[in-house]
Amino acid sequence: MSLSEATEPATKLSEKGPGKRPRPPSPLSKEEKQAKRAKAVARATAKRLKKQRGHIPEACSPEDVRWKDIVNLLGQEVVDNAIENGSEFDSPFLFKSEVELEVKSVSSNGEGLAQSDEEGSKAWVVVVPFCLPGDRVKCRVFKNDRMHSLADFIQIIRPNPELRDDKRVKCKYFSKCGGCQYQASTMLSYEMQLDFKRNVVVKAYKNYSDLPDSTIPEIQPTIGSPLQYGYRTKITPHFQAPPPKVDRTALQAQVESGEKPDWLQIGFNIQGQNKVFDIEECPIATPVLNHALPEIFQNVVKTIHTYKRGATLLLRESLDTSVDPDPNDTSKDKQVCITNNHASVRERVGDFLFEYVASSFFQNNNAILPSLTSYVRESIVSLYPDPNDPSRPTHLIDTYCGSGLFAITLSPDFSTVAGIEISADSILYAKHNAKLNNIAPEKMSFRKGDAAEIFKTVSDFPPDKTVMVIDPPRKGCDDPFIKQLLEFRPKVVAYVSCNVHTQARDVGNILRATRDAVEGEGKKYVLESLRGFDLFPQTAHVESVAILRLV
Ligand SMILES: C[S@@+](CC[C@H](N)C(=O)[O-])C[C@H]1O[C@@H](n2cnc3c(N)ncnc32)[C@H](O)[C@@H]1O
Repeated sequence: MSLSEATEPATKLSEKGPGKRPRPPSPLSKEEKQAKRAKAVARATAKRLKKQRGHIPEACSPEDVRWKDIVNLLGQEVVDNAIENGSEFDSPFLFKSEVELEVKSVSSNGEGLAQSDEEGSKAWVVVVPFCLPGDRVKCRVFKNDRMHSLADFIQIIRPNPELRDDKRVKCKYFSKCGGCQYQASTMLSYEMQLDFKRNVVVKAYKNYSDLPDSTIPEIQPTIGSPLQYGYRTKITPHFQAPPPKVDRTALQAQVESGEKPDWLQIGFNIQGQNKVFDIEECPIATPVLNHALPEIFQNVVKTIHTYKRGATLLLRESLDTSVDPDPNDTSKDKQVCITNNHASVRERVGDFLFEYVASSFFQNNNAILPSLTSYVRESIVSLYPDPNDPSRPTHLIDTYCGSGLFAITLSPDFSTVAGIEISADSILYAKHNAKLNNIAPEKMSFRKGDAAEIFKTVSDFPPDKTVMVIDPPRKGCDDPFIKQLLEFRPKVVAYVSCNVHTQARDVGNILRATRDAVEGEGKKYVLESLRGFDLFPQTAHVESVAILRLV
């Protein structure tokens, strides 16, 4: 039932109802009435515009990414018309109404975009998690927004047999847990997940780079993870503190006897809610972490009476750091689970060893790291296949370097390497990792600071012999960084990103700046290649690698 259908009869009844007195004649003249009406229209328009402005999502945010997919599905003209006539917030669905819809596509965030197939229904999209194109889904609307509603998944009424195979679902919390943003994909064959993610890269460059199609290379197939389950080397389950009215002494007696209070849930958030539910396992986490979960959770139960606030647990898989590392011998490797935020974690990436403090950043899928780092390395080297080519880059700058992942794994191909990173802990470990991997101190230097500060310290790096790796957090690079990169002009830029939308924006800015500046003379950046890596199978995330070259 549409909102207007639901409200119209009520309005008519009250207007025509028995006992309704005729209105006294208005003391206002015709002109005054017109002016009053015009004012009311202006007020309503201002209110609507304020509401609209309040609904404009931040560029590149998940809401903005979803909005672009919604516009694409509805058609720009339909959206423009609705905005023009002010009907873009008039949802055909009541709050909490349960509806059955056809899923038309999947957004880059991994949610199904569904529509009503009823004849004459309003052009409107309902965003539903856990479903796939071609499914008929039942859902409950919980929020109405511009030209779309958000809904909770209830059930699949009619699956699309070509895409859905529920036997593939390995997680018993699937369709409840919000931990994986792209859980719909657990039902897809893995190749199809990779294809979905390639399409996310395609759409990101179309929507956010502002580059002509001719400057964007064919996006290569997404490289899959060797492990599609059991790959996550870090998980962070959480729990809430005891409710305020709980008798702590009674609680202590209860939990010390090993009994878990009913209100205590330790796990992840329910999809779309700020509410934790209990988990016994997480199939995308490594077996070592899953093995450690029961004891860690039991410790929380036994000490829950001591907590004033809720908390987040950290579980990281690590090589046993009580044993001296041997870079060349993996036979004595033993994996353990680390839960102390301040402890050192150790991992192998190909032939290299890395250590870092447990609470700091490190990529969470160890299985795919050798192919990711090799790909970045080979993409750069293959631009200069002749080792004697005098124009071959010799210097490497790793910006946002963390504990040195790219600086160290790419170092065999460069004579001089510098890295910069904002986290003091990560920089300490990057220096330590250079030693751990026997890299000569005069070859490699790391400094703590904002990424843009690197340009102050690399004045001796010849720009036309320098490769710059950029691997920023999700928000991408800031303007001062891009400005200085454009002044420095490294010969090659390898931009690695966990947010392909901000990457597309930044790459677009870099390419356009040099294209507009040279207009026929001088050098400009070109996008040599673009490819996604599936660091997070079963989720909507895709890591994207863009290689840029100054030509
Ligand atoms: C996506 S991680 C990449 C780290 C590293 N490249 C890796 O793969 O292990 C981004 C890193 O940027 C760092 N970071 C965030 N803002 C920064 C800034 N303004 N300048 C330098 N580093 C920053 C974070 O601490 C984090 O280590």
